Amino acid sequence: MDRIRLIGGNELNGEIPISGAKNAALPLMIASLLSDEPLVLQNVPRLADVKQLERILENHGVDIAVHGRRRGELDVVGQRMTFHAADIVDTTAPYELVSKMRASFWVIGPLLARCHEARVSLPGGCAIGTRPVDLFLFGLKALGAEIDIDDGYVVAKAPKGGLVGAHIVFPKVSVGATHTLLMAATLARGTTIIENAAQEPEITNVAECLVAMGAKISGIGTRTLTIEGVDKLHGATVDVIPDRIETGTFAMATAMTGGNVLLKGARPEHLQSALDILTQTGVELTVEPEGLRVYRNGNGIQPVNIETDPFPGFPTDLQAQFMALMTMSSGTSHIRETIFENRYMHVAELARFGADITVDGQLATVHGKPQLKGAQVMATDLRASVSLVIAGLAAKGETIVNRIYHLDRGFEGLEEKLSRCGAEIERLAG
Ligand SMILES: CC(=O)N[C@H]1[C@@H](OP(=O)(O)OP(=O)(O)OC[C@H]2O[C@@H](n3ccc(=O)[nH]c3=O)[C@H](O)[C@@H]2O)O[C@H](CO)[C@@H](O)[C@@H]1O
Ligand SMILES: C=C(OP(=O)(O)O)C(=O)O
Repeated sequence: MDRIRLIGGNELNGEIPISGAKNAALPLMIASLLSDEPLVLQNVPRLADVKQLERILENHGVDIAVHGRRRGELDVVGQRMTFHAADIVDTTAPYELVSKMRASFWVIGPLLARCHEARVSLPGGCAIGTRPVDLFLFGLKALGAEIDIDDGYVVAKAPKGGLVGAHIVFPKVSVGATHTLLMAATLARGTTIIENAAQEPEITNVAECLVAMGAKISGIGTRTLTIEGVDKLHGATVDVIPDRIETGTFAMATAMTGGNVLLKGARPEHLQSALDILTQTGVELTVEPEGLRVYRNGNGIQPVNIETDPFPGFPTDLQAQFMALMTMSSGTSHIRETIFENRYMHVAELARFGADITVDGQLATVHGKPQLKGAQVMATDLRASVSLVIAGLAAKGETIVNRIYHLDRGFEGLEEKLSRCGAEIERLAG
């Protein structure tokens, strides 16, 4: 199994191109199931999760083509890809494929809307909590679907004539359930209103893609989405938005090591709450025409308290990275994780660097230290893994990060991007 070796202590200086967002690319790819015409996506990141979803979509009969791939050329990150679901040949999404990745479950929405039936294995994904699918089932039932759980599969059938528009009030904000119901409602008969919808920029990216495909959606970017069902969607060409989590991760890495990095193509408005917090830690952020500049001179890192929340709040997907930063702050910071009940698996690993962190339920207390020391660590989920890389970049001496396949799920060209900015980082094969 590949590992990453780092020698910490170097500042980061230079430019990092921000890749297309994993969490937007995946639902956009799934949206291709809604139409028998091609959907062209630009700026799709080269990631293990994208590859895995390609396998799932191909199993349903989607033809996939990659144009203009230029491996290794980081100035041209991302790929232009066509997804053509002329015929859906299979409405089952099997366990072997779906169990590896949470977002693959979301195919249930388009399959049900277009084919009136779907059989989808219960999902996998990062092990950060129980991650039930009750909100999806609640929403799909409201659209008239009959749902059974059989042998680990959700078996869903639309009423005769297809799904029917409904008024859905989610009791809790869910990104995945919002994506799924939004896609399903585009082909339902009549009007669907989704209240307490997630407002993440990735939802907006998907909603705008659906509109480009002929869907009728209003309230995009707000808590209430209204969808007038149409008979058919057509092809479109859509850009994947830049990855706000990758942006925040590199911003925190630069805050940790010191230095001056331009995050090219970043969209600051997609992570304003995290940027506000970073500013409070003592980092200078400047919005430039080409992206976001992050600068920290020799000043210390100020401790700041955060609480994770749905967008526009502080993203849970940046909590581990922020915790890594706080391990070297000049005081005590409190972090409250409110989205996932088991997203502190990096705490024990950060302790191997000498970090002083205690956890009590949702609350983590981080007592900052002037210096971390390199260590052998093991990543347990995607963002936890990258928090260990960040800690290793600033720690004294050698760090080995094991089990890095998690990183390949969500960070395109991580080692290249960091080493171009002066980090001593390499992948050890085997
Ligand atoms: C591929 C992708 O985009 N993944 C993101 C997505 O995950 P995902 O879509 O899985 O996250 P959700 O927003 O659905 O989860 C939020 C909370 O709702 C709960 N819940 C969700 C669905 C449900 O049916 N019942 C239920 O109780 C979850 O367990 C969790 O506690 O949003 C999360 C929250 O921003 C991010 O951390 C993930 O990176
Ligand atoms: C939790 C994540 O992914 P997933 O929902 O696919 O597990 C993530 O992107 O941080």
